[in-house]
Amino acid sequence: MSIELLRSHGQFLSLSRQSPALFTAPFAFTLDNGTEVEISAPGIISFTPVSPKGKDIVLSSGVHGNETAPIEICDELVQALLTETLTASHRVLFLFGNLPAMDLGERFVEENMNRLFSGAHSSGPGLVNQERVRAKELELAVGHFYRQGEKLGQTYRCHYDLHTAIRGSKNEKFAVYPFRHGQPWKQSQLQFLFACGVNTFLLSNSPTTTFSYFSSNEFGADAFTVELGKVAPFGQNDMQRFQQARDTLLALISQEALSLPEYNPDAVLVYKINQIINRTQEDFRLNFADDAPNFTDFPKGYLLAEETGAQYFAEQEGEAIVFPNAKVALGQRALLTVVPTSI
Ligand SMILES: O=C(O)CCC(=O)N[C@@H](CCC(=O)O)C(=O)O
Ligand SMILES: [Zn+2]
Repeated sequence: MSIELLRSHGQFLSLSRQSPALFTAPFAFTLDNGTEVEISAPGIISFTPVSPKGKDIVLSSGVHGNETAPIEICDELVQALLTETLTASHRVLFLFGNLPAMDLGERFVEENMNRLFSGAHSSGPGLVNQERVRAKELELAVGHFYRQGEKLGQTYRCHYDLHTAIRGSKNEKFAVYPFRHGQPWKQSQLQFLFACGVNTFLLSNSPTTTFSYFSSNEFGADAFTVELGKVAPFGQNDMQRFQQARDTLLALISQEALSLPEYNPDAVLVYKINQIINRTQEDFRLNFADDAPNFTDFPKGYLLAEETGAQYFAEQEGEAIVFPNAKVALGQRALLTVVPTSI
């Protein structure tokens, strides 16, 4: 691998996608500013400054291959760090999740990677496809990064798993706060994400096999699935709409102490998950328009979805839909319903 090529152009993501064989053996090198760069596999790169200032930050993107805007943001940040136009104050690990799915412009190749964490990759049929192998590799990379940080005396862990949604959304930017097993929801995290442009939060009420729940549950990280907008092909995102998120992530990495706008609870919407509706039959169908945006709400008693043997109704007045997808694999989540709450 020509380290000079990486340092001069910063093309880590494109090399990872085009020539993954370059990165099959882990390697490390040091930038002129003293930052240690570690590459453990294609699409997995970390930066450790000379005197890291306490935060161990994980930024993942492309866990779904067609959710391109977050990939483009992270690619730009990695390029800036490699070419030293940006210097990290904190340790940061970038994970570009599903590289083959990015090449196809698809959500996944064989299986939804964001249902394969917390060991789900190895259950059932085991490591039978590249998504399962990769989910395990990503878990190991997160564990290695946080454990190394602990040895360096790092005191704080966070993980923002960056996505874009399939549908439009009444609240364009929103985040899923993974189940915290009774620990308090952190207002400081809502404040940080609000600075990224996220004004809507879904509080999870149960463990899941998503990436953000994995880092939260196994490493005590402040972790979120962050939906920054709507899916679009590479090069077709209106990056203006992502500017606030990009600038805030850049500040998180580079500023020793981040100064955030004051938290205004009146400016955020908080929902709790009311129903998790799984598709169990081939004939599962949703009873609302294909283009109904996320957070469309329905009257109590409205039939939201049905399949042989089951009908699913809005249980509360104003119950709203999130992530509806009738085409998920059997047994997987086809719809979340949410109702307003507060923290
Ligand atoms: O828009 C959609 O239907 C899916 C967008 C997406 O990928 N969302 C994540 C949310 C994960 C979570 O609940 O934390 C997913 O479905 O994996
Ligand atoms: Zn996604």
